[in-house]
Amino acid sequence: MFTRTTNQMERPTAPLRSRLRVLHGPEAGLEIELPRAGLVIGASEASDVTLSDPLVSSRHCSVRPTAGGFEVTDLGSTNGTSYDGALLAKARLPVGAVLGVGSTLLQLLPDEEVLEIPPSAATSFGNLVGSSLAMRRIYALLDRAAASNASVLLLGESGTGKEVAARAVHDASPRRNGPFVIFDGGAAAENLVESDLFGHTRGAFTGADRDRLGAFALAHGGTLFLDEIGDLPLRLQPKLLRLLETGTVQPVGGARQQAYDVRIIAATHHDLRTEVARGTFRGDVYYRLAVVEVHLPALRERLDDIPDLTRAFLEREGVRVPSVDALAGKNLDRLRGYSWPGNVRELRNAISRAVALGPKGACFAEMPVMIGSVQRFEPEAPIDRPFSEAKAELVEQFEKAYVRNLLAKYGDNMTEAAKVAGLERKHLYRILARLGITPGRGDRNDG
Ligand SMILES: Nc1ncnc2c1ncn2[C@@H]1O[C@H](COP(=O)(O)OP(=O)(O)OP(=O)(O)O)[C@@H](O)[C@H]1O
Repeated sequence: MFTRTTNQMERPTAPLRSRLRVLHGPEAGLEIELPRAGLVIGASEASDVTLSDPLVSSRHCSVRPTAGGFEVTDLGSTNGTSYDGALLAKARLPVGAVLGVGSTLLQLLPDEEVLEIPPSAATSFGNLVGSSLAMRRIYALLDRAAASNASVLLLGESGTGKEVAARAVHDASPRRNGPFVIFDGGAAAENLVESDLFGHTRGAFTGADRDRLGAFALAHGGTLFLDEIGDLPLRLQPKLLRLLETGTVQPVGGARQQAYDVRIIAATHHDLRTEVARGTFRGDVYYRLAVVEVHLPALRERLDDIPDLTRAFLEREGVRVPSVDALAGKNLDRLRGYSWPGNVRELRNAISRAVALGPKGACFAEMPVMIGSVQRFEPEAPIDRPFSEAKAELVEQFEKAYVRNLLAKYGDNMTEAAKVAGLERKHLYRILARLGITPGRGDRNDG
């Protein structure tokens, strides 16, 4: 796990020290500290930063940190200095901006501060459960972030608890009585994203027959959770940047900027830094969102949390577990031995399934825990026979399989078997007779 906060958290506008990172070009990967006085970039050895890109002029441009961003000046270069697809002579650029110098891309970054926050002593935070060191570090950071208004960026694979973490931050924040609005950047159709997020005015487009508030307006006084922010179309990112910088938004078709008081928490399973380097996500938006950046580790990296999580999920299903020690046994060993590609969501589903399929009132050790790829039931459905005939045959196959499993487990106690199947004993015997199955002898007519 790594957590990172930029010094924007304490000083929202003025990075004290800054860096340049080469995202693309012969020097890709190089990071250069940017002094307060700024520096000159060019191909000549006399420049402060020497780039070997043949499209870079000997003294190409200068960069100087300012309050809130950077001042960039083109020094009469042959191929120009660009930002956002446009050539610039002199401009103030925001933190995170990606600058084009010849064919080289440079990102302007604030210095990172790694905050040493001691791990929390708690074993949960909101609905997040787990007492591993990694999770306790996260609880401490989220708790600290909750008290502020800083934007939080939650990173991690699908199912690692990003949405649960976002809600926990909201619930622990002074905004807890305000709304918690979820906007799923991956779910909305691209042409509707803009109006879903920013709202629209009546007549803004065909079908807009009344004013509509967007997610930002709905979150006024509370928290907006931007899920799957990595899927937000590039075209809308400048509008999001304006909102993050000024707190104002212009609804689609609206003439005026409207101000809202919204705290932003964003999440993605994408690697946003790579997306910035590729140009598919704007660096300035990333830096505004990632004032506090929290990486939620995959479950396979914290298998020690499995007993706590298992207990929490069993209890949510109504199964009482007096202590985690009561879970010890083969089932728990299997859960610990698996790699959980679907993370905590997959574990939660495995536990729900075990409770649903286990005998009523069973303890964990007696439950059928199935992990890994659960076989999907995909019956064959040939159309060479009439529908009712084909269906009857399939139903009979299912009945035989069900009854066989039932008798394998409870065949010596037909009262119990009927109870588990939710059937009258007489009814169960009738089914067995129809299928040609004798209890204790298995299937006579195994067709
Ligand atoms: N640490 C945790 N403690 C308890 N439950 C958790 C934890 N992490 C995840 N969960 C459970 O897993 C489910 C999935 O979590 P969540 O939706 O927050 O994941 P996500 O990272 O946002 O996934 P996605 O990227 O697919 O949206 C939740 O419903 C929750 O029940």
